[in-house]
Amino acid sequence: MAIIEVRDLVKDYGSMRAVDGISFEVEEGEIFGILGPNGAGKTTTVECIEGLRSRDGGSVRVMGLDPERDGPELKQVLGIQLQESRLPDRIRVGEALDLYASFYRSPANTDRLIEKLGLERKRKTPFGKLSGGQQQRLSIALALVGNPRVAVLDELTTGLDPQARRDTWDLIEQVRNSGVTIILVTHFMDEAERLCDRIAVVDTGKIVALDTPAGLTARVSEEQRVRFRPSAAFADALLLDLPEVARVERSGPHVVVTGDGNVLQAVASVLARNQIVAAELRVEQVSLDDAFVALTGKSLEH
Ligand SMILES: Nc1ncnc2c1ncn2[C@@H]1O[C@H](COP(=O)(O)OP(=O)(O)OP(=O)(O)O)[C@@H](O)[C@H]1O
Repeated sequence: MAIIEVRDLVKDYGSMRAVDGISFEVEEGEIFGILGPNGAGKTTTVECIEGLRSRDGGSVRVMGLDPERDGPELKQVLGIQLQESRLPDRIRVGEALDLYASFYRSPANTDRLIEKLGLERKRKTPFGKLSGGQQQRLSIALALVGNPRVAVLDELTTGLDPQARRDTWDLIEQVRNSGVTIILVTHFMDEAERLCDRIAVVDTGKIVALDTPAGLTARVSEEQRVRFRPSAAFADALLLDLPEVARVERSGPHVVVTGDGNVLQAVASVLARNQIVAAELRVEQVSLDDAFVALTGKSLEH
């Protein structure tokens, strides 16, 4: 059953259309990813779901509630982890949780939440003295303190070290296993691949693909990528003229050729005909990263 329904959502900032007709449904119990480069419209989309921004077109329903009309009701079922949420430096972990808990009709047991998030020994620690990972865990705890049915997590692991990121991922899986539906906004491919049941790939205010991580990769898995170091210079057109070849990129001394069919054989034979030796020749696997580049023409690296 869909717990969130977004139809033809539009949001303008002045003359700039930040969200341009986005539609999707989130099923109860899933982790739904919204993945895209900076400025794609991800945060604006979730802010319209959260009722933090008014939309300029389309409709949004969360458990049948309209965020613009039913704000107070929505707040009782929706947990929000804001991007870079900052608390006053001197507020203690326990105080912050008790304060947030007071906003809800049936809040979670804060002791159990503190334990679940591994913050037992930090209850009396001021926010300003927590590590980045601990601050992040507290912000997740604050998103969960109202016992929400849906949690929206924006840029969950930005700025965390690799271990803290993995711990946070484990935590999010536990949250989902406890029955909370999660919308996860991210521009990290590995995070989306690891956590999400389905991913909406967003670019310039539109969804360019919506599928499981495996489904997204499969879209481009017909593609093959061949990487080599040529023994002599040559023009890209030599390879682009081959029907099997879609793209030719240069990466330092290496040439990376992407295409379908038997790219390897086609490239090798045209190079041989031109007396070029392909050293360090490798055929590479397609990843979600590649799927993203194929779908948007952009890399998520920035
Ligand atoms: N309050 C605002 N006023 C004007 N323009 C805005 C405002 N908020 C966002 N924008 C613009 O709208 C576009 C979409 O921004 P949004 O924050 O939704 O993207 P995003 O995909 O979440 O990016 P990021 O990963 O950087 O958070 C961007 O071009 C951004 O500059």
